Amino acid sequence: MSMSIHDFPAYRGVLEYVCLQCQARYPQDELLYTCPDCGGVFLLEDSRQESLKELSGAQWRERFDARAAVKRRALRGIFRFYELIAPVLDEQDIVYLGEGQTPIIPSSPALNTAVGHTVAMKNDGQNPSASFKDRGMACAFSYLQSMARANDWDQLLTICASTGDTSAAAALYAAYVGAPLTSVVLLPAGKVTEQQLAQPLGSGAVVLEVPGVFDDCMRVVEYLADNYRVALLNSKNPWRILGQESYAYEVAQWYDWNLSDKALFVPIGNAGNITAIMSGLLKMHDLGIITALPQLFGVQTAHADPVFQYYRQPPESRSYSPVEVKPSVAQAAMIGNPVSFPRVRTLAERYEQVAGDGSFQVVQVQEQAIMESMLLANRHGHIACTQGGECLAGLLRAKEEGRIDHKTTAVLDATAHSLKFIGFQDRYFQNTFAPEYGITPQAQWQNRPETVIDPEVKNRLAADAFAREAAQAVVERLGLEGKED
Ligand SMILES: N[C@@H](CCOP(=O)(O)O)C(=O)O
Repeated sequence: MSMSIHDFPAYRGVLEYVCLQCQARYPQDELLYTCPDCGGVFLLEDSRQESLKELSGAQWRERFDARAAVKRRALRGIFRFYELIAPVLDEQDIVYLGEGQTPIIPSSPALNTAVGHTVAMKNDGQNPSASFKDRGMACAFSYLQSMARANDWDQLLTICASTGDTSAAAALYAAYVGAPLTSVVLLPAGKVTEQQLAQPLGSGAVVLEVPGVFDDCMRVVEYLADNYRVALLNSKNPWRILGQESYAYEVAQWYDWNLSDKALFVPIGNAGNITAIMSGLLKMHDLGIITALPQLFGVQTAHADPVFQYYRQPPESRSYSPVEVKPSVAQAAMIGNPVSFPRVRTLAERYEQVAGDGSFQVVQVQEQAIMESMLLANRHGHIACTQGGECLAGLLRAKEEGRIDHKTTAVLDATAHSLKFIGFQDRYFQNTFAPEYGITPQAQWQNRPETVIDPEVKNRLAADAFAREAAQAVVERLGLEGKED
């Protein structure tokens, strides 16, 4: 019987963990995070990927476009691109909570004018736990579910370190999948927003707080993953990377597979997302699905900028050092030693080989610019979080430095929903930032609620009189004119 586009894909690949340091390869049927030989990080590669070239780029594009209409649950989200992501999973193991297929919203003409560039935002805050991490978790949990089924495990503890988005996503997916998977998250005490702390608590995860910053938590979970039987859910886990490649596939599909006139901006924290996006773009290019790679910009705050510091050095003498982080409104990216740095280095080299020098760059932005870029975007109808603001600030910086072609459309990664980071907006409006942030609120961005009528006055008035008096106060405040007869 011939296959229809509505069927679950027949192709099965052979995924292998490939160590980026010593090139050792390991089969996919083990939970591995660091190379047992040399401690390097992994990417997962499909050793049958060449066989995907039996279809032309045009045929793949056609297939993925047709699949957009498919109602099959497992193919509605990131696994629309099944053959490119994890073509070893069975349909029954695929976890789908509505992740992926997030919209790209072109900016209003007013915002384009204010920025001096054509801008669009991909709203990854519209994922189920309100950040891009859900893309990675959908893949990682599908894999874990397949492993638990194949091995008949009766218990598996998942663990992650987090600045707040990863933990929210991990806890949500674990709560959905249920036994044998349970969720434990390690958070830097006091350095996760109220909303993000509420997320894993609400999903029923065990929430453990550690003094210090994210990097301290990461060291603890890396130790646990190396020495105990736990499933690490940070992006060090290469299954997360595969899931997050879907971002690149979706951007390409949104623009009809033509990215020649696009520049993508992505914040860099633990560097998993920029890794995934680069890897996804390279994969599509290798298969002829896209014929031109876009310019790719990583963005880092000056308060946590180890990747920027690496790339600002001359290519022949670059050396990498972790940095000590300072408080940042881009709190999700407040990371001094990104676990995926070696992946970035490897993939950026490949990227530049294909797309030319300068096709991958990292820009550095200031805290003040991040805050005000977020406010600017949101005042024009976006739902950008501080990391989305960081991307817009990155575009402004790239323009100032003459690094971007003015004819491109800048596609900014709005990584999480603005409401997760709304406390930073409050601090800006109320001028309550601690001095270490280095942010001085400017009057033009302020917005505060105004009292219409004193509660005591309201208490003294009958309902009708109150409505008239309050309305009168509104009329005066707004300078309203009455309707003509
Ligand atoms: N910002 C991240 C930091 C961890 O990143 P990951 O992608 O490696 O899990 C978070 O939300 O915790």
